[in-house]
Amino acid sequence: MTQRAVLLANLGSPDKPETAEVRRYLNQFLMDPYVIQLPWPLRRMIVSLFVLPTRPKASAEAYQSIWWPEGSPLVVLSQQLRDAVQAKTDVPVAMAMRYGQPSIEQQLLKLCENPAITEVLFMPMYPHFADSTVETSIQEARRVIKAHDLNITLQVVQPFYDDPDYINALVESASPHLNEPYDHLIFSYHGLPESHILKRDESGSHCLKQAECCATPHPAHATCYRHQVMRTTAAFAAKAGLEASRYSVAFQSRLGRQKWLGPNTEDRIRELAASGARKLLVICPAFVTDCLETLEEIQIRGQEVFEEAGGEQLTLIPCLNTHPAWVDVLSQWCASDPTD
Ligand SMILES: C=CC1=C(C)c2cc3[nH]c(cc4nc(cc5[nH]c(cc1n2)c(C)c5CCC(=O)O)C(CCC(=O)O)=C4C)c(C)c3C=C
Ligand SMILES: [Fe+2]
Ligand SMILES: [Fe+2]
Repeated sequence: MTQRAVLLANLGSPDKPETAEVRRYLNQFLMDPYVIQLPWPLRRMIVSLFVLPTRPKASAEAYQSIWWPEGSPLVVLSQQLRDAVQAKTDVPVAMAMRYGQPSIEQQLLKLCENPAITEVLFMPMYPHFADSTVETSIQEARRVIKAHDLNITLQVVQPFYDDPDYINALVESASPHLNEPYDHLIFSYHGLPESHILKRDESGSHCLKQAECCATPHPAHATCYRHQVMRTTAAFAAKAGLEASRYSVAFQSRLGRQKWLGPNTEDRIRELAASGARKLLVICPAFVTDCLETLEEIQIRGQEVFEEAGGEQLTLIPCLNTHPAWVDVLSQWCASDPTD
């Protein structure tokens, strides 16, 4: 008989908010060929010459501004989520990070110490597909299974960007903020270089090549991050009854000189302030757990940008984190067949 364990996988943080630890983390993260999609010599050169000399110090300062006594918010909240899901299911639940600790390798090996475990249900904690998040995590899990000759099958939960249970939980968790007065709601998704989307479109003629590509049905949407975030937005708006004029989509966290998805969140915040918005809401559905990109980039820097441009109050809607509706959804998925 199959005995299942569940592994929740998120991105990861440095061990400490200090320059040396952040440098080690950024090196591991950005040298991943799924993240900077260039041949190794070019990737090595860009990371060594343009990122590692300056970014670790600046990022360490950003991390210091959001760090908790218990550690990185992303890691602490992910651990709390694991504990909450574990309390609602009989199958063993573990939590791992793609970069840093606790690693996918360490957690898979720990789960497999129980010889009864024959199947691991792997849950990448990202609603939308991207090579730099979902694919790299799955490949790392497969690498570990092969390298250690683990006698388990890996089942993978697919991107859940329009899953009704996920959308319901997201709307429920956001509703206290939506019920307060506000001028505009930004759906701010983590950005992605356009090349990552183009590379995944096997037809070579759909994604980002046609007007309204994301609204036109196409097989490439199985891996199109832009299509999937548009679907999340539309499903959320329909469920929450949002008027089209009161919300918009933007993309944050750009890095480097490539062309990234737009519009840029910071530009959108300025535009909205200039057009008279005083109370702004921002929701970040690409993240299920609050992290540097929500707590520092949006809540702290976003507020500064909004105020400088004449706005008054920017409110970050917290991620799903350990919201009971989200914990219920995940604990139901623990017992589900991901191929259904
Ligand atoms: C080429 C660079 C990057 C791509 C592509 C990218 C995609 C991507 N990232 C997330 C989620 C997170 N990213 C986080 C931090 C972060 N991201 C990048 C770069 C790329 N991300 C960097 C360099 C960093 C580190 C911080 C910094 O120096 O700016 C985090 C937060 C981690 C934390 O510790 O809190 C998350 C989460 C997604 C969902 C995504 C593609 C869709
Ligand atoms: Fe990122
Ligand atoms: Fe598209």
